[in-house]
Amino acid sequence: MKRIAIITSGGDAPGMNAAIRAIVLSCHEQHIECLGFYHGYNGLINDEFIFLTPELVSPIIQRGGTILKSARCKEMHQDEGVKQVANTLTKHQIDALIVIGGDGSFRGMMALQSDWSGNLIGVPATIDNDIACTDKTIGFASAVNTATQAIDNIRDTANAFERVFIVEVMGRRSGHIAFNVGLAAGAEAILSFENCNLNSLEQAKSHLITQIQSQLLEQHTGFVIVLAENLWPKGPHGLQQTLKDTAGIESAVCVLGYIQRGGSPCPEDRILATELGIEAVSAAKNSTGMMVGKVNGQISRHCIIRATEQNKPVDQALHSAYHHMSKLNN
Ligand SMILES: Nc1ncnc2c1ncn2[C@@H]1O[C@H](COP(=O)(O)OP(=O)(O)OP(=O)(O)O)[C@@H](O)[C@H]1O
Ligand SMILES: O=P(O)(O)OC[C@H]1O[C@](O)(CO)[C@@H](O)[C@@H]1O
Repeated sequence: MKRIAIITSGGDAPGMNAAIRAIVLSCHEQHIECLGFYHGYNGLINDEFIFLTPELVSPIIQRGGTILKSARCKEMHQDEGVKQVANTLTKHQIDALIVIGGDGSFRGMMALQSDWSGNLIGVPATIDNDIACTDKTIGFASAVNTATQAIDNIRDTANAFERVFIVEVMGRRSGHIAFNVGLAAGAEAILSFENCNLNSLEQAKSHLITQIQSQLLEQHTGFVIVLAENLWPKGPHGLQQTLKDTAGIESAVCVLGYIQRGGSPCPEDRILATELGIEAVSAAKNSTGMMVGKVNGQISRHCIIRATEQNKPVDQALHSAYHHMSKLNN
């Protein structure tokens, strides 16, 4: 293997730079050239790249975001876009493409199989942690740390005002962030896809109102609800209105939003990104259609189709701990 290409694609995640660094340094040691294409698949379509050198990547392990930039690329959903990407890879005599991103980015990568014969390797990086075959994705631990710290701050003002707060966290359509952050921040309630759906909204609402009324009355503290994005009709403001209309409960809304994607990666993400970056280079030499992951402490390779098709549920232990704590709070 002489040349690899790297892209970062989809939502950026803390630790993407650490993964780029590990890949480039591993390649350098093995005399493999690295081309970094900018803006996800757009850079491959527009032939926009940089030669990645050890000097360039050595100091980036602690930096959030991605030096290669990231993007979503609608052209990849069309055959023409896929062909353009394949042409660029062929033109530069690339032997393997390493995609650092989420499951959507991996689907895009697999679409290339019909037009390009190089090796395709995925490195899972998304704050959502919604990819199977790895216990954690790069960026998830940092996002959980950031959101937990933010809720710790909200907690102070919530307690001071004895106020109800609805804090919306990211996760697209999965509750890994909501459950981990909710538990770590001692949230009084967690509302996510795993414990609430369209059919059980009424039940969730009544339970929440009872909980809020008894706690505010008896304990004189704040009440923090962690709400998964895309769950409640009309979002956190919809829930705020529901609480007011149904029970006269006033609340404040805080959408943590993109704060969760930014910032320096925590040590856990830097280490995971480094381990997975090294493994990705090794996998790129002799395999294709694989994703690297870490399962039960072991670095491993998995069929990327399996990883993207499989659902990754929130750990049962987190559900149990939350239910246990909810009972103790009431
Ligand atoms: N089915 C698909 N076929 C071809 N390309 C795809 C497909 N799904 C996604 N892609 C490409 O991958 C890009 C990133 O996908 P997506 O927006 O789903 O983010 P992601 O990689 O899942 O990351 P995150 O969930 O963290 O934002 C898309 O903009 C598109 O270019
Ligand atoms: O940056 P965009 O396109 O607004 O995407 C936001 C989405 O990306 C993520 O941050 C990562 O997938 C999700 O949690 C969120 O729903």
